[in-house]
Amino acid sequence: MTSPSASSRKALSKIACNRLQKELVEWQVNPPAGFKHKVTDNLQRWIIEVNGAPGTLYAGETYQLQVDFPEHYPMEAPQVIFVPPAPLHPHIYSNGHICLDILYDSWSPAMTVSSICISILSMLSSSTVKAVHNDGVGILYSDDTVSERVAALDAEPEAEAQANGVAGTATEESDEQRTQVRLKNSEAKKGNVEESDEEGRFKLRNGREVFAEKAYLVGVARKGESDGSFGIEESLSELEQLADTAGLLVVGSTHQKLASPNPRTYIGSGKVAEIKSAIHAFDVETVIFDDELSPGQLRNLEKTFGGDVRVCDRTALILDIFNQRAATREAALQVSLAQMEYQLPRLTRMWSHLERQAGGQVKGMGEKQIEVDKRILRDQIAALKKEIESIRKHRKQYRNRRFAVPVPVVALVGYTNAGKSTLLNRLTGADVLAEDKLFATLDPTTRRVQMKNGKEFLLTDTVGFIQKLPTTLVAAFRATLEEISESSLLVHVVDISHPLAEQQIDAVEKVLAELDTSSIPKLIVWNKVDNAKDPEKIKSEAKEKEDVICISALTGEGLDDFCNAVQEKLKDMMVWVEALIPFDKGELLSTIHHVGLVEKTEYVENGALVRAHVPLRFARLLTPMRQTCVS
Ligand SMILES: Nc1nc2c(ncn2[C@@H]2O[C@H](COP(=O)(O)OP(=O)(O)OP(=O)(O)O)[C@@H](O)[C@H]2O)c(=O)[nH]1
Ligand SMILES: [Mg+2]
Repeated sequence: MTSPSASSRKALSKIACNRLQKELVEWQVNPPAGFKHKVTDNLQRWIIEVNGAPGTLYAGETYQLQVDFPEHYPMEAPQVIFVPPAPLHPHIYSNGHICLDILYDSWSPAMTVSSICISILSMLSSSTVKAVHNDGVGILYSDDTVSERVAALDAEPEAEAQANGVAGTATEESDEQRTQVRLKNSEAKKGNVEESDEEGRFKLRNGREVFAEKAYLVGVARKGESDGSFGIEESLSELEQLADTAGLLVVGSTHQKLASPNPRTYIGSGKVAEIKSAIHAFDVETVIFDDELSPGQLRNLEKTFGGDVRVCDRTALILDIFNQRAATREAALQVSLAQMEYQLPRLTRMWSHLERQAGGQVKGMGEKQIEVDKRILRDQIAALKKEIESIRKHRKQYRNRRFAVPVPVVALVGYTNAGKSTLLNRLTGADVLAEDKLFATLDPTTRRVQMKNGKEFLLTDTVGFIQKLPTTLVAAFRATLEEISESSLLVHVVDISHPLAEQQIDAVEKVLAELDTSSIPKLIVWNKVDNAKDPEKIKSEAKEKEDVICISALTGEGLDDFCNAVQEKLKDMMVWVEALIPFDKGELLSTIHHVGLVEKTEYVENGALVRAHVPLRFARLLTPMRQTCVS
């Protein structure tokens, strides 16, 4: 017996699979309370364990929630099937499974599986389970196996490649056109191609194995734009790192020199044809452009490359990584906002299936639906902005409270992977994730640094920057980036061992200028000196420069110098006070010792007479006592 929905699930599109894959990672990184992710048998079905909520289910029992996806997901809602443990509850179970359609009422394409599951949880705990099917719809059958569907999914591109008979034609004639088609991991793939190819495509992401899509990279160098910024080779190699971080398998890349991009396809028609043959030769599933494409260019390229090939740009890739990595509610909201704003002008593609189904006859049908979707998206964007705003206010209150204790705040900024989190961890014993991946950190973390001389300051780790950083992302992360613009001192961490350190510095300076931070003092830290080709040369260069400190966050070298330099910089921002602190305000005296630089303390009849440099904000607190000062 076959499930009524099995045939439609077979046709689940690549886009849907991609989205599911992303959601899956998001789910694993940030599971809502009460849910435990159990098995992902393939991209089309998730099984999630829910612990029984008292009152509605048997408390303490573990239930499974299975989410099955229809052909046109995310346009159509998934079926949510509830699998109870034995013994069955007589009221709500049928054949051992139930299907809930209660969520269909509020379905919108932008909903994620996590949000569906969260609504189910709240539904279960509020005893509103009403829409239970026991007529067979959505019920699982024993022969509805996973392997069948996996085979069905993979069959299509293979058949197409064979039909075109173009395998292996892409590498020829490519030199002239500055093409660098290369098969990655070619050593491993020689010989036992089929088997090792498939095996090599499972990658570990956030502790889980995910299937890596084959990606092909495309870059454009603008004629006359070799002004010391990132060269096309370097930019593409960074794009490759981004693709790897996103869990893709890069199989080749190409680039072209153009005076100005083609308005229809961004690249020239010869290059389009060349990429097309590479797609067939390497079974490419995703083509990634190094620059932001217009919605029209995206559509035209997808049409030319064929329905199954996904085309995306650097911005979409970065958004994808952020989406996978967002570990807190605030980061997830900010990423969702950036993604929705990016999607809004690009919605057209999602509805093209409506037109295809109708043989292209009812064009208006898809268009109307696009308008509806755009409205839904705009509403969601507005709601998200509201929620982010409330978090922002909350964060601000928290910052204000922090300011009440006048410990200076030092913000670490810098290019992604420069070593900011490693430095924070080293100085504060924090355990912020630091790894050799781009965008390891999305949320600011603040920790107290206690220096050897008893002084302290707060150190904030922030999201890393990158060249060609999407403006939508900078705008969406404004709430987080406020941490930077409200700090007392910026520490710009540079990976000095990186061959493109100079260019990375420029890219960071560009974003900092956008954030209007020119009035905040800055200290530059050359990190990873242990990794530099000639560490001694780097160190002596740093000595000659003002405001540059050379360190290795990994080995701890130079950290004392770093703390001293921070203290010196902070001192520049302090004011000189002489104040008589009454004996009953003893806590003020110890705060002065913590945050300021005390020159002299003298105990007199009615208090302690202190002469010190203190932060301006704190000096204001001392004003009444300064008036009584006898100097
Ligand atoms: N050799 C060497 N490696 C370092 C040093 N500092 C950091 N690293 C390595 O560089 C990689 C990136 O470090 P992170 O601390 O995650 O960098 P980050 O600036 O926080 O990166 P994002 O959060 O992605 O912006 C990790 O693999 C670190 O171990 C250093 O001083 N020397
Ligand atoms: Mg980090």
